[in-house]
Amino acid sequence: MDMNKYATHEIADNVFWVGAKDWNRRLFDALIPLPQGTSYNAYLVKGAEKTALIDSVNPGFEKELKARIEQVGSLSDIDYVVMNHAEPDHSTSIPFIMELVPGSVLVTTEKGAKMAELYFDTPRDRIKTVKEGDTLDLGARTLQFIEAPWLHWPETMFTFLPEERVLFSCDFFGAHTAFGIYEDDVEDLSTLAKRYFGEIMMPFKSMGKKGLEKARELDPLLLAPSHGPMYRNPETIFRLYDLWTAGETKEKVIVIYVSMWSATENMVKALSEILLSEGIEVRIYNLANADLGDIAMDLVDSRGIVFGTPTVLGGMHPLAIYAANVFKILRPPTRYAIALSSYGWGGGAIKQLQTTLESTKVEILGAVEINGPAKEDNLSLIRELGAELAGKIKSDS
Ligand SMILES: Cc1cc2nc3c(=O)[nH]c(=O)nc-3n(C[C@H](O)[C@H](O)[C@H](O)COP(=O)(O)O)c2cc1C
Repeated sequence: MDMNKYATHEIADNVFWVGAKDWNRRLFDALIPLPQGTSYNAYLVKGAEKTALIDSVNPGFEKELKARIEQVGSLSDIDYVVMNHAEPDHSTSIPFIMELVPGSVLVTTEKGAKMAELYFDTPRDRIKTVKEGDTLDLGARTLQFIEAPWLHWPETMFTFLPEERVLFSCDFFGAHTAFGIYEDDVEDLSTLAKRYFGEIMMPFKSMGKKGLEKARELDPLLLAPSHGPMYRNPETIFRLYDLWTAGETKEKVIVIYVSMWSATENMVKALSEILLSEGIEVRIYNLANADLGDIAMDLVDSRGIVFGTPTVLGGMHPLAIYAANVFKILRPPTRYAIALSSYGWGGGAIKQLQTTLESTKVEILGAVEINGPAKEDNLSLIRELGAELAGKIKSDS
């Protein structure tokens, strides 16, 4: 028995935050750095007759979840466990709770049901599938389900509590931070939310647009995502999502490069200085020490990108291969690219980069591959390219 006293929060009448905070987590999906840890938000909704748990917590926090639920109610009162999304950070404690509460039923989409069977062997007779517009009466409290496919997996849905106008939007509108309860508690929340959007939602911008419309139509008083603080003024994050889901870009260029002996770095710097002197916002990341979350964040609204990589064993430097693939799969709205490279004898990095970017929408304005360190005439060419990129960036909107 866990004797600790845990914090819980009544976020609306008879609606409680019972999730967990992972203060020390520093990596998500074995990929994404988490400077402020993260939270796994789970919510208990108590109706006059029935009680529902909405989402759960990451493996390792099951006992905390149980203890928090017991502080605001009784575990045995849980009738429904709503799974908005099957990813393990929200769903892994669901079988744990369902085993403790034998009569409880899992509520999810049809696709979610298949995943529950696949990932944690939930028997079909303990699953209730719901679709767009379905409701579940808890007695004086109703749960309404909204399909939100690809936000973040195909089975994802939102859950709405119309009586209190609370929208449980799961990963959508989330942010990785363990800090705070509500939006005003976290100083740099818009930055963290943008990082999260870039990492998780950017590949699904058109679905995001639809999800945003649905969320806005519900006119929630409280937006309760599954990571990060809740929004008492949802319009603040809605307005940011308006820009991000529309792929609105700024007069901004992200420069990502790697360089072993500074030849490529000097090329990248020459070009960046031109962009800066043209008044373009520039974000430079050396892949040897860059934070992938920062790169994802700046890809959300950069109109241009500069890739810099030397040739290593006939192709791109491995860090540049990694970054170019991340760029490709995140599907940012970036329109223009320039590729810069130095090589020692045969080259090959630029060709590989061009092949990698072929299936993206980005237009490569120029690719410069130089034997050895750049000389003045090479640098002049690079500066000209930089001026061309600046011109394109400024003439687009
Ligand atoms: C491990 C290693 C592998 C390399 N492989 C190639 C290669 O396959 N082809 C080539 O033309 N140059 C190759 N080079 C030479 C570099 O591309 C060259 O030194 C370049 O100027 C380095 O640019 P940087 O200073 O930006 O790292 C290699 C260099 C190193 C250190």
